[in-house]
Amino acid sequence: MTIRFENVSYRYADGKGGLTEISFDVKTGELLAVIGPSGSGKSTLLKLLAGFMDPQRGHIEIAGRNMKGVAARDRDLGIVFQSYALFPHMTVLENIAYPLRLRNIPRTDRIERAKDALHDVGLDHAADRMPSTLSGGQQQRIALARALVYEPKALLLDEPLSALDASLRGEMRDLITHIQRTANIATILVTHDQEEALSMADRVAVIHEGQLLQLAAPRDLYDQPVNTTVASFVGKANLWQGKVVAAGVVTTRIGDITCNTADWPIGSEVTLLIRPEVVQPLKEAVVSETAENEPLRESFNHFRGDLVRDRFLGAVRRYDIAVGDQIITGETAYRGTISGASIASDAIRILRA
Ligand SMILES: Nc1ncnc2c1ncn2[C@@H]1O[C@H](COP(=O)(O)OP(=O)(O)OP(=O)(O)O)[C@@H](O)[C@H]1O
Repeated sequence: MTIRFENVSYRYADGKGGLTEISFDVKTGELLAVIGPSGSGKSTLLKLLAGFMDPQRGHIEIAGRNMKGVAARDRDLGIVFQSYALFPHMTVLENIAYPLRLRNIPRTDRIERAKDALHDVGLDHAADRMPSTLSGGQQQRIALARALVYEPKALLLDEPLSALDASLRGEMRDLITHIQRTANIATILVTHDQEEALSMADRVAVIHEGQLLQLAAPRDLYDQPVNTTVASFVGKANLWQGKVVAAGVVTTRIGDITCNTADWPIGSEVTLLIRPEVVQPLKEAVVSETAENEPLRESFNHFRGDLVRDRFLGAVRRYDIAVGDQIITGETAYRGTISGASIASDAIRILRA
């Protein structure tokens, strides 16, 4: 294990914010994303790891070494900040070589290694440029090269893409994960952007009010969130309160829903989690045809309702169907008239109420 948090707690002087009993490991070569709403404790976790402050309880290890009392500069961490933090008066190559200079690496050696690092981020041609003459994406690549040039034990990425525009962000996500994998380095990515976390990380830690709610692979986090807080923070979610009234049946405000209740005894108060992409639009033709002819398949739950909101998002359309006072949000590529929603029983997840 390269980064380890063991029962780490930190409380700020006013006794309010901080972190409570946080434990996790990040393996060599693994990328762990830490996500959570504003004020959840992400920066606090980062400051503890980087050595800007020490935990009051528990301990932090990097490459098997207890970090208690170890100064930030001696922690062997490469750090990339949202703001790039490049030195404006140094050329790109001097910027990248700087951590090697601090470590007294001979000049020819450090130029060689800085050039290699520059090559790895695809910017060989920019060696003699000043940072201010480069785009945001290019500056962030330089910051990444500088963070990795001295082969640190671990890499810390603090909101590395927030300052970039959306079109560049996707490209940079791929580049960062590629470089991180090639370097085979334990990495923590702190971000408020859940899509960034899901797409880049091997595992994702969700923190909320200073507590670690769940740590799981992106798909497991999305498909099996431990509670409604995680479900609504990671991706979009329809969350309905209900009660298991029979095997395979949960009663809700808008009637009985069929779903897999296998692990839930009759009488359990539950929350149903229905992701928008599993909500299928009920098309006008299907509704009338079905009403007159064959019954709809039982493995689906069908709701007729009014289309009350419709947003065109390009590849998909996000729509809200009102069924009584319950809103069902769905996503579809279908562009015709929608007169209701249809949800497969096996696409519904059950969470604790
Ligand atoms: N220096 C400080 N003194 C007192 N409380 C603080 C201090 N810094 C942060 N806090 C509190 O600790 C909690 C966690 O803050 P933190 O900055 O770690 O959250 P965050 O998840 O990084 O938020 P954001 O995404 O907005 O940066 C918050 O309640 C915050 O108000």
